[in-house]
Amino acid sequence: MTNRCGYIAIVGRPNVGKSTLLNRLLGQKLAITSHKAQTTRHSILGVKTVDGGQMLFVDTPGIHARGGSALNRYLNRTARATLADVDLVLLLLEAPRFTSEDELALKAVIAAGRPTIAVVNKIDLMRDKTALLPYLGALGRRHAFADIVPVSARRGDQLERLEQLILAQLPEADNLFPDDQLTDRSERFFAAELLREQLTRRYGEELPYQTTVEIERFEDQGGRYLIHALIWVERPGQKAIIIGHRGEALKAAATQARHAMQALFDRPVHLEVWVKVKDSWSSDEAALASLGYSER
Ligand SMILES: Nc1nc2c(ncn2[C@@H]2O[C@H](COP(=O)(O)OP(=O)(O)OP(=O)(O)O)[C@@H](O)[C@H]2O)c(=O)[nH]1
Repeated sequence: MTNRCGYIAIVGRPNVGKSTLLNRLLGQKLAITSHKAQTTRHSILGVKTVDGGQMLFVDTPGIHARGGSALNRYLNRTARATLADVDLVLLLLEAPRFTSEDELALKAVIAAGRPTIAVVNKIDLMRDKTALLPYLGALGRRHAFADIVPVSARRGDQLERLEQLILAQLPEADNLFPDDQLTDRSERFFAAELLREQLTRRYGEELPYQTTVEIERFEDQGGRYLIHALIWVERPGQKAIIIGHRGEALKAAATQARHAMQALFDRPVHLEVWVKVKDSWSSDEAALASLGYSER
């Protein structure tokens, strides 16, 4: 039987469901390893091993960065270089819309010139399924996609079919990773992401995009993880919002993040979180480093 293995980038405008799709495709049981893969061309977010091969989902730098113009981000150079270098692109769209941002994402995809599957997400929201056909037809006229697949990332509809279509587009090759490896990102990276996810959910637009999460300490203490996280904001007012009245807001966010970490790492987690204000001068990387992360 042929084995296939290759790199896949997921692109699409904000909020179209990229993270949901990636999480669904990778499944819930993320057994994270912190070992960096040796010879990969890309920064890998997720590895999915199936009968018949391995799908390597890669990060597309610039495409998820917050802030700035979304339109420019699609066209930035790093993102373009990544797209041009993968084996397959998934262009995520949301039925039945096609916005100007979708148009830009499509342009970036066409410029990259790689085989592309159009994945039409959120079909569960469409009451009138007959409206889907003309939408898919119109998409087919916009570009010669390798396939066009309607899915619901949230409900998992049609994802098995999507997986088969993805695999069929990948080159014949041996698997690059051991079958049980799911990512080359560190647990530290995921700890920061899970906390940032809680902040985004809780504070939404109130949260300035300059807010960053740093993991300053990550220790395995005999099966339990001790994690110290710093949330960096730009102004004291933002610190007050994040902390909330008597610290309730931050406590709630940290508790949720800790539960998510425990589920992901499959072990108890002790999480401590501090919020720190950095002056505008310290947005300069060098200055930030010289500040040190130990004082609080
Ligand atoms: N109804 C429905 N909602 C979905 C589906 N897929 C994703 N969503 C929702 O759409 C919203 C955005 O999903 P994300 O996965 O965060 O989208 P994203 O493209 O990663 O967003 P950015 O990080 O902003 O680029 C979330 O509220 C999801 O729950 C779907 O198939 N059906």
